[in-house]
Amino acid sequence: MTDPILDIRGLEKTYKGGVTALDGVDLTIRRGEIFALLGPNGAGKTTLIGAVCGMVNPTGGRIEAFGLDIAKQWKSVRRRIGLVPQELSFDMFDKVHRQVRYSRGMFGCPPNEARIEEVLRSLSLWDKRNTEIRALSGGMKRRVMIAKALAHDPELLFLDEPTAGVDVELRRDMWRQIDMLRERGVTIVLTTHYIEEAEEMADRVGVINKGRILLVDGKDAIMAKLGRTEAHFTLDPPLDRLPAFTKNYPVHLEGGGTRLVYRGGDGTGKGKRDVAELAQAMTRANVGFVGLDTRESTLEDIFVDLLEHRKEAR
Ligand SMILES: Nc1ncnc2c1ncn2[C@@H]1O[C@H](COP(=O)(O)OP(=O)(O)OP(=O)(O)O)[C@@H](O)[C@H]1O
Repeated sequence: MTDPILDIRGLEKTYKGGVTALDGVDLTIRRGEIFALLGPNGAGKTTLIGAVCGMVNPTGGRIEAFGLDIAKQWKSVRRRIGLVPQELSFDMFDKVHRQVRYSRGMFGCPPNEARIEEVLRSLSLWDKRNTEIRALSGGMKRRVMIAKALAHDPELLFLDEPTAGVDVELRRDMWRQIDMLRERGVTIVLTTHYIEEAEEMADRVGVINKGRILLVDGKDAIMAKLGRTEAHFTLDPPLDRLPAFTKNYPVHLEGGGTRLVYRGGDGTGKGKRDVAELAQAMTRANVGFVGLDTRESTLEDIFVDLLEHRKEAR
C-alpha cells in the first residue's frame, strides 16, 4: 500500500446515552487520495471525523495520523489536519479576512498575508474580504468555512458534507476547488449524501452503515465488481413466455409480457455486449420490439443494493 496518511484500527464510540456510533472501524487513508465516505443519516460519518479531529473521545481503538499516535502526539497531529464541519461556525459580525487570518493563528502558524490572499482568491472570496460574514449568502459562508480550514496549510483535510444545501453551480465550483487541492498534494476525506459527488471526485469510496465499514474500494473497482446494466425491451406484440434463445441471459418478462428486462453484466461492458447480442437474436427470431432503454448502474444503485442486501442478511 502506498504511504498511509491515516490509519484507524478497531475504532469504537459509544455515546453516553448508549448509542454505538462506531462499532470497530478499520480504515486506512492513502497520502494524496480523495476518499469519499458514504453512508445514510446516522451511519457514524461525523463521529468518525470527530474522532480524528479531536471533537469526539473514542471509547476504543487507535488512530495514527502521519505515523503518529494521535492520543499521544495530539498537538503536532492537529496542526496538520484541516476540518470543514457540517455546521457553519464563526463570528457572524467578523469580516472574512480577519476570520481566516485568525484561524491560521489558532494553529500556531506565523502570519502569512500572501497565503491568506491566495486562499481567499482561490475560493473567489477576495472581493468579499472586508465583508461581514453575516452579509454573505449561504454558499459564500460555506466557502469561508473552507478558507478557514485551509489557512494553516493542512496536509489532511476533512470535508463533512461540503456541498449540503448549496446549488449546483457552487457544488461544481467546490469540486474544482477540491481538485486543485489534490494537485497541491492535500489528502482529502469527504463525507457526502450525494453519490454523484463521490462518483465525480473520489479515487476510493468507503461505505459506512450503523458504525461499521461495509466496503472500501477504488471507485472503478466498485463499479466493475458491483455495476450492472439494465435494459428494457418494449415488446410488440407482447410475449407470454421467454423465447428459448434467452435462456443463457439474466432476463425476465414484466408488464404482462410487454417488456423483456435484462439485469446483469459486471460494469466492464459485458452487460452492453449481452444486450447487443440479445437485440440481434430477437431480430433474427422475429421477436418484435419497438423500444430499448438501457442504463448502467450508478454508485447510488450500488450503495442502495448494498444496504438492502445487509438488511436482508440480518
Ligand atoms: N453527541 C452525541 N450524543 C449522543 N448520540 C450521538 C451524538 N452524536 C451523534 N450521536 C448518534 O450517533 C449516531 C451516528 O451519528 P453521526 O452524526 O456520526 O452520523 P452521520 O453518518 O454523520 O449522520 P448524518 O449523515 O445525518 O450527518 C447517530 O445515531 C447519532 O444520533
